[in-house]
Amino acid sequence: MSSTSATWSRFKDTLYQNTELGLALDISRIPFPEDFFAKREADIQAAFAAMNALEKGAIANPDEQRMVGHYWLRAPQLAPTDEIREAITTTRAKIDRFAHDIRTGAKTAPNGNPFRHLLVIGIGGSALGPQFVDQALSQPDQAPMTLSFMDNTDPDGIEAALKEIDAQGKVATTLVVVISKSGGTVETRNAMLETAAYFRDHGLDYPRHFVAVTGEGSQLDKLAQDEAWLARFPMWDWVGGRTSELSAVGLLPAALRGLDIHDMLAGAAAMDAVTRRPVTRENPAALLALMWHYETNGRGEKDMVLLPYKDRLLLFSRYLQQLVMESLGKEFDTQGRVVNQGIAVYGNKGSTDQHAYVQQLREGVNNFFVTFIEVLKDRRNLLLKEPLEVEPGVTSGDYLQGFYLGTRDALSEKDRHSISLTIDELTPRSLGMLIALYERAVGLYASLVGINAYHQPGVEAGKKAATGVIALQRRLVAALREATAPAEGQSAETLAAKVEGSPELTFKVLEHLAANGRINKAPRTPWYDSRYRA
Ligand SMILES: O=P(O)(O)OC[C@H]1O[C@](O)(CO)[C@@H](O)[C@@H]1O
Repeated sequence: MSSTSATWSRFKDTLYQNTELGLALDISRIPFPEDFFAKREADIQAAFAAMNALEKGAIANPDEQRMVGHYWLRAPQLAPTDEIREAITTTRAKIDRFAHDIRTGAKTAPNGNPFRHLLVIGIGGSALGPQFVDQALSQPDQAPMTLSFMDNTDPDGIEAALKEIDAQGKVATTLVVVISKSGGTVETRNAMLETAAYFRDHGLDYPRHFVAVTGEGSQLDKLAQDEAWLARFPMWDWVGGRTSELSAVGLLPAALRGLDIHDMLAGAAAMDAVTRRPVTRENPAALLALMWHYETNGRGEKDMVLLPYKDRLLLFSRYLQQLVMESLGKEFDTQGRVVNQGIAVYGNKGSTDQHAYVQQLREGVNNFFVTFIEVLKDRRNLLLKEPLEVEPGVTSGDYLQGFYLGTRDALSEKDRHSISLTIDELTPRSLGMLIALYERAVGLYASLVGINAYHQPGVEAGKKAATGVIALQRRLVAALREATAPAEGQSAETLAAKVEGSPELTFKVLEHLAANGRINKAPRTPWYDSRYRA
């Protein structure tokens, strides 16, 4: 099905458009049958009702006995208690004041110069939102604060970020924002500790450069308090990491960079007002959730491919990957039945992907549906003296749109389904709208398939196992240092038996320690028969 009079007529019949929001949702290339909405109406009404209860402060995350309040962040007047309302508004005011003071130089680095670089340390929901928003909204010359991120415990990554700051000669004027809701995430702690050590090596009083965004009373909060860090901003238990972009997690870095956080909040609030309405055909979040349900059969049978035709939205798919997959990827439904739910999300940007995986999308396994994001306004600035026509009457932006429409048709011809989301332009307001739209679509979809979107029990298993590996390493190093340890070294199997660890994990840990010069290794063939000593 490429563009024909039949597709035009379906386009007109199914189009959602909102002039005030500057947004349109085209679901005409999802071949749902005529009675689809009628059949799903009771379910979506139940989802609206659950969302309504959630917004009123119900315990929407029963496992953790928590309210779910990211919608209040942009409409504090809707928060269920005075205390929450007050917390949101005072934090926003504090962010405004702090960002203003830093940006104007009213608050300086300890050397008396204005802060000129911002390093954000966090992971998952405490990094993806700030990264996504900054890439979408900042200008390459976003003066006066440059920005970098650390979002892992990879020593190479940590060093790369520190070297970049060093290369710019900005260590003494770097402000470090450490973000962790729980305040105990090891990757974040490690990056923070390495950064603090780096500041100390430079003779700098690091607490006067460091700011914490974290839950009150968390390990990070206590540390920041004990060491008298420059500032502390709260994270609340009723905001989930993956829906925290419009809390201090996202607002503080954005404000420090000079992005318009109030427009972002206003965009999200406007989208919330529209998507709160329990009228399916007039609710773009409900339409999205229902399209996902149709495409995946309510069981994640197809993947969601995000194709924004806008370089600045490159990180949208990574941001949505966490939002969608951590929310929907669940073993059990709310009744405790095994359902193994989820929708896999991946993507990058068009038309770059035309030259990468679109080949498979058109001709390979048909196990996905695409969401195209179209931005009507081509550019924010004009660097050239005159707008350029790359061919008579044609601009680069015309080509970008041509590739979007061409790819959509090429996929439709081969029965590859797609949704198109069109926004007038990419601004703080429209970005806030996109964030709010997807947050609600995920919540509604979770209700449709009967799962809790607001917990993430699955991520704990890997964290616990990692702690076990570190404990095994400690036992191994102790065993290697024993006075009775044979001088010629010991095999992984022998050591595993001594420390009561799995031979495979023991072998992997020993190899890592040896590769980093922390123990000695006498190589043997086969590899796993090598001998290790302290
Ligand atoms: O903000 P925190 O507590 O450091 O957590 C970071 C991320 O880790 C997770 O808990 C998953 O491991 C995410 O849900 C969260 O966004």
